[in-house]
This record gives sequence, structure tokens and C-alpha cells, in this order.
Amino acid sequence: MNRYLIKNAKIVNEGVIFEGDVLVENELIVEVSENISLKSSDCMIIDAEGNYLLPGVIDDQVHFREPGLTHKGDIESESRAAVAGGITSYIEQPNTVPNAVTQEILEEKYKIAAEKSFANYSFMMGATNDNLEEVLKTNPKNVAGIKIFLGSSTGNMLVDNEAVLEKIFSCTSMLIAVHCEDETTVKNNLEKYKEEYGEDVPVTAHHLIRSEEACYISSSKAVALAKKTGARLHVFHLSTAKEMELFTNKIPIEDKKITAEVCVHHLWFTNEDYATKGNLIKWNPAVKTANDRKVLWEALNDGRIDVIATDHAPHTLDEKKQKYLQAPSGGPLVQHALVAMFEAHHQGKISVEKIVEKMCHNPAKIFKIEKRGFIKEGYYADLVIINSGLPWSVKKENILSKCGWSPFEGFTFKSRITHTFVNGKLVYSGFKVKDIRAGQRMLFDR
Ligand SMILES: O=C1C[C@@H](C(=O)O)NC(=O)N1
Repeated sequence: MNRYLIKNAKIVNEGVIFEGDVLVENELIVEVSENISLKSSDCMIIDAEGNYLLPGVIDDQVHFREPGLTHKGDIESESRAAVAGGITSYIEQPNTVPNAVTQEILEEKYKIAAEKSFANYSFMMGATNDNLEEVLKTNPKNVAGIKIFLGSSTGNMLVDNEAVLEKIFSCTSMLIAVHCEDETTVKNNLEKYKEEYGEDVPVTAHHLIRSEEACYISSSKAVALAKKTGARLHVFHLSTAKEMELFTNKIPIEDKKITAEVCVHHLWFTNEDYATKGNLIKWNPAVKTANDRKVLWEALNDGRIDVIATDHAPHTLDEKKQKYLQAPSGGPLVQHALVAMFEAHHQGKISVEKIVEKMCHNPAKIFKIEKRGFIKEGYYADLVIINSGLPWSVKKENILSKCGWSPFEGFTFKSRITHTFVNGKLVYSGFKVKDIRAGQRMLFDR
């Protein structure tokens, strides 16, 4: 029998931290208590004294590039990096090639993940201007939700037909996740910069092209449409202070019909970092000003923002080294997101309990994921042990994403993940990912 006893951990769950033990049998957590006594002949004992034990992170927005863009990353390589980073479940986005806009393509992605994924997985059904019928065929038990690009990004998926948009919002009971940037505003801004700079627009203009206004116009439109139609809306990767007006902390998350996500890069970088990092921190939406970042932290802590995700979106270094206008947006983050948030904890920006709420509990609640996201008896044993006093530096040789670079390269994190369990299997220990593809298709309680 697969049996692990994790002892003396600082267990972080549902707003409290308590010292105790967790017993894992096969794929489940079977006991959580102050003291569990078992002989080492009966189980593998891991002494986690002084270390935190968290539920595995559920990352609700990743781009793992398979099929079609596997020179940037693939389900195997990126899910391997994810488990090294404490992410045990992920929701992958539809801008692969072909775009995941039919039931058949979705099932193809599920098949690949079943064979190759180190972490648990689900996918989003992509909406376009002309696949409404396919979208409406989607079984809510089958996918995480419907993804709509209201602004185009990698892959140029876009729904800009207002009538189609309203139909999707009115006709599906599934969660709709949106990428919000107003196309017209972005295009107009870009034209202005091109008039001035020609083909040499500098990356320092990225947040002025993909501007606050572009974000606000688009996200306020999505929120208004959700209010009008009663749709269940989740707004991805919010990046501006102004957008925070659109969200509330007056409703418990279980009752919210409109929820909000922020990504690690928008909490970490600002436009001032373009000078040193260049296109490596070119994301859509763009990282904005120091004030935007400050207000995002406030909204995260006061409950207007519900989830921290990565928007992990690898591109090769050669692609990123092109001029600003050609370089694609996105970067790899799954391996470093959790330790980056622990770094923010060390800086006094967030408590460990809140990290767990935003990275583990809330994604499980929002997507109604069955038996994951908590350390509870009867739940899947997706678990992470993290030592908050074990510094390590991000270097080329310890980056696991296929693209081989990280926006954190050279940074020394104070915290280090020592163990990751996926469905009761110890997939990461001794700072190595074992060749155990323990990921399962996530199920939904809907
Ligand atoms: O929404 C997205 C998509 C992503 C990608 O490259 O797939 N890159 C981004 O910067 N934002």
C-alpha cells in the first residue's frame, strides 16, 4: 500500500496554522490530527518539523502549448515544472494549435494529459465568433469552463461579435473566464507609438499601449454583461488599480457570481522593470505601475480579488529576444509562483494562510473541483511541504520549463519546496521530479 505519514508539520488549512500530522493512504488523505503514531515499517515517515504543509496549489490559468506549439513547452515538460513549484492541479487554456474550440479537440487534449501529466488537469473550452453551437454542447462536468478572449493575445483568439458574446453569456450556466483588453483601444495606442517610433517601439511603452483604459473598458463590459445576464464570470489576470472598482468583498466567495484573479507577475513586477528585463516581462495584460501593483495587493488582501494564478505562458528565448513588436507576450511561472508568494510573505505583503486561500481553496471553490484544494480527510492527497528558511537561487540549470529561462533568473528565494505529492504519490523530493505521471483528470461537483 502507498502510505506516507507526514509528521510535525505546520499544517495550513482554512485560515489556521496548526502543528500536526497527516496520514496518506493510496491517493487520499485519511487522517489529519495532532499526533499519529505508526511504525516506520508500516509507512514512509517524513519529518516536516518546522516546515509548512499546504494543499497543492491549483493554478487556474496556464498555457502548456500542446498540441501545436510544443517547441515552447508541452504538457509533460510544463507539468513537471509545475509539481516542482508545488502546483498539483492546473486548468489549461484553449489557445493551442489547433485552438481548443470543439469537443473533439478538447478530448484530444485530455488524452495527451492522461498519458503525460505529472499534475492533475482540466481544460477550458474556447469560444470564438462562430462556435456557439460547440460551446453550448459542452458538458459542465467535462471542462473547467468557457474561455473568452475579449482582447487578442498569443494565438489571436477573439470574440468581438457583440451578439455572439451576449448569447454565450445568456445561454451557458458554466463559468465564463475572460481575458479583458479592449482591442480598439490597444490598436489605436499602438498606431500612435508606431507613428512616433516606426518599427522600433520600445518595450517601455507596453503598458501604455495595452493600457489601463484598454483593461478597464473591457473588464467593465464583461462585468456589466454578467450582471445583465446572470452569467457566472471569472475575470482573469487583472492588472490595474481602476479595475478593482468592479469587484466586491461584501459577498462570501461561495455566493459570488463575479470573481477575480490576479497573476504573480502583476504582483511582482512593474513598468519600471522593463528597463532591465525587457521583453522577458512582456505580458498581456501588461504589468502596470507601482501604484497599480500596490492596489492589487490591497484588493487581494481585502477579498476583492479571489485567486492568485500564473498565466504560465512559455515562449523560447529566441522569440523573446526579437524586437518589442515581434516578441510574443507571456513567460514561464509555474515553477516559481508559490515561492514568489512566500517571498512576498517574508516582505510582509501577505500571510501564509491567505496564500493558501488564494492559491488552493478559492480555485477549488470557484471551479467546484471535487475533493481538492484542502487538507481534509477523504480529500486527494495533493500536498506540498515548503521550508521557509532554505534559500536558493534561480539559475538556468535548475529551470524545468522547456523554454529554459525565467523572469526570476538570478533571484534568491528564501523559501524552497521540499516535497510535492500528487494523488498520494511523492512526485517531487530531494529537489528532483520523479518520473511518476500521477496527474488525474479533475472532477467537478456541479
Ligand atoms: O493571455 C495571455 C496569453 C499568453 C500566451 O502566450 O498564451 N500570454 C500572455 O501574455 N497573455
